[in-house]
Amino acid sequence: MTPDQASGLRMMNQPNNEKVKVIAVSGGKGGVGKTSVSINTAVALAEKGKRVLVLDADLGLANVDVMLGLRAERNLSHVLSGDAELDDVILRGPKGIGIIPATSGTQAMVELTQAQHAGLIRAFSEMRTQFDILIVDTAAGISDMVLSFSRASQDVLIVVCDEPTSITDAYALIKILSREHGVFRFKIVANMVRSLREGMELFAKLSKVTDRFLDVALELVATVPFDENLRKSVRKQKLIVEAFPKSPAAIAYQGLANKIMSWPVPSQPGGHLEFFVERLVQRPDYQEDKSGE
Ligand SMILES: Nc1ncnc2c1ncn2[C@@H]1O[C@H](COP(=O)(O)OP(=O)(O)OP(=O)(O)O)[C@@H](O)[C@H]1O
Repeated sequence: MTPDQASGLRMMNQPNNEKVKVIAVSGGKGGVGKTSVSINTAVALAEKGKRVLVLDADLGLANVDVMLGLRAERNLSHVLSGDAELDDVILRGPKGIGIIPATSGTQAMVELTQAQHAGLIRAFSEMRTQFDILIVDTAAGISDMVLSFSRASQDVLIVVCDEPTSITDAYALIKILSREHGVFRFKIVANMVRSLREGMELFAKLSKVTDRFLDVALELVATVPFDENLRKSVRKQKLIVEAFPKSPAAIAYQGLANKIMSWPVPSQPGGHLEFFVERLVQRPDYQEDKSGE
């Protein structure tokens, strides 16, 4: 570990009452509703008084800022290159949620230089006093970035919908996270379902296959109905929780926000944020360094 990295980690290890929860939203398959879940739940949490930061790690598409009609001049890559402070790239969304646009620069996170790693650690360490919850909206697929964001998070939400490829892709993601990355607990969001029953059936389909082949624990944490108002609100570049707060999907996002608030607060000082950043920037050479400590 370089002196810069060590000082970044020391900053994070200072006593602090802030306990930041870090939640990754993944799904395996594209288009299952990860961004909708991330951003609507973030705003629902903000409405309940939480300070929420969303990391848009859905590379290339920059979904979150497009969905909100925000224009990102700079993104996480500028922070990593030292051309901007994290504070400068954070966009402000509805109800004051913060959004970090992360485009191509983040794609190479595993190949960052040591100085960039140090910058990232320092940047995130500053965030812990400003936010209570970090939601990481990951990309589709099972790229290294999706895996590293998921394994670094405290809770992993997997969004699925009733399509065979959604179940198989979610299964593939759960399999690789459990077998190769030590993640064994998954919180499932059944999205675009026609009824609560359909949501439970979808969960049962996924559980059946994971129970058979994997040693993991799945929990159904939300059933989000298919809701036309979601598309209508996207067209207006508004969020459904704002534009149609009483519609079925909005109520489901609000319910998920309530659940998230009931999940245990991380016990370590600074909450899960420091663990998140440490794991995110971990490379084999750094792991060797740590084992010698
Ligand atoms: N519950 C829902 N009811 C109706 N439409 C939905 C629902 N959830 C998501 N959608 C729609 O599905 C589309 C894909 O949603 P979204 O962009 O959130 O998915 P994603 O998983 O983030 O996609 P990608 O993998 O491309 O980033 C959007 O048009 C969105 O409005």
